[in-house]
Amino acid sequence: MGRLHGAKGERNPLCRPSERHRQNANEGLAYRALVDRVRSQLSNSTTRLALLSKVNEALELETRELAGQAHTDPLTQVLNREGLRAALMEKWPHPDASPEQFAVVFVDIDHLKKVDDTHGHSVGDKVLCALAAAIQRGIRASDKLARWDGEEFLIICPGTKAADAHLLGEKLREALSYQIWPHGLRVTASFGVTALQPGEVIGDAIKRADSALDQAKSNGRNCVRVA
Ligand SMILES: Nc1nc2c(ncn2[C@@H]2O[C@H](COP(=O)(O)OP(=O)(O)OP(=O)(O)O)[C@@H](O)[C@H]2O)c(=O)[nH]1
Repeated sequence: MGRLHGAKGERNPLCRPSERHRQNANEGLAYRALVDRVRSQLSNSTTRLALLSKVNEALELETRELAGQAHTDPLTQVLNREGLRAALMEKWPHPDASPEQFAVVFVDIDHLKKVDDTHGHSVGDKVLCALAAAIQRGIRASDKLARWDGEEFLIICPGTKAADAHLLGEKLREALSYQIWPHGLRVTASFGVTALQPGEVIGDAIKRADSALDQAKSNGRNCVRVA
């Protein structure tokens, strides 16, 4: 069998026309095989890249969802304490430094125990959800609402003075009286309001709002008290 190529694979100028034709055909086949191989590798790696980018997207989504879940109260879907802490840290990264003026409003459902005992825990849960939704509708987007504890919610209102937070408390209290509650219940809440004083940290204002809430409860409930 005559050789088509020299030692280095070069075309042999001495081969006959029929041999050259076979040589060309072989080269064409080899070239097509090479193109097919590269194309297939390219398409595989493109598929792999697309797949990796989809996996990355899914992981990022899951991470965001998990972070969201860690910051959200599963019942009412408002922030939990950790979510509030994270939101405040984002707004005011140095908790020991006095941040800008803001107000704190504590909201506590009146007699939720009676609702639970009379109508069942699931109705109590619905009341909590309806209250959280009503408050969320009544506050600004820049305000932060969190479920603080059981039947107690906390609102942080940036750039708000005590007098304005008092008005907000009254507006929310009134809104609850128009709310349609599960089982036709009549539900009220008590409010404790304060504003950050110069030199105070957030925790000081939260404690004072809590004691204002105690006053609202001891004054007969369904009212707003400012400290
Ligand atoms: N359904 C339901 N009830 C809850 C939840 N968290 C706390 N509670 C109930 O809320 C009630 C709070 O009781 P109390 O602290 O006596 O307050 P209250 O009955 O609302 O009375 P006042 O706050 O004094 O007006 C308890 O019975 C808790 O079990 C919850 O997630 N779901």
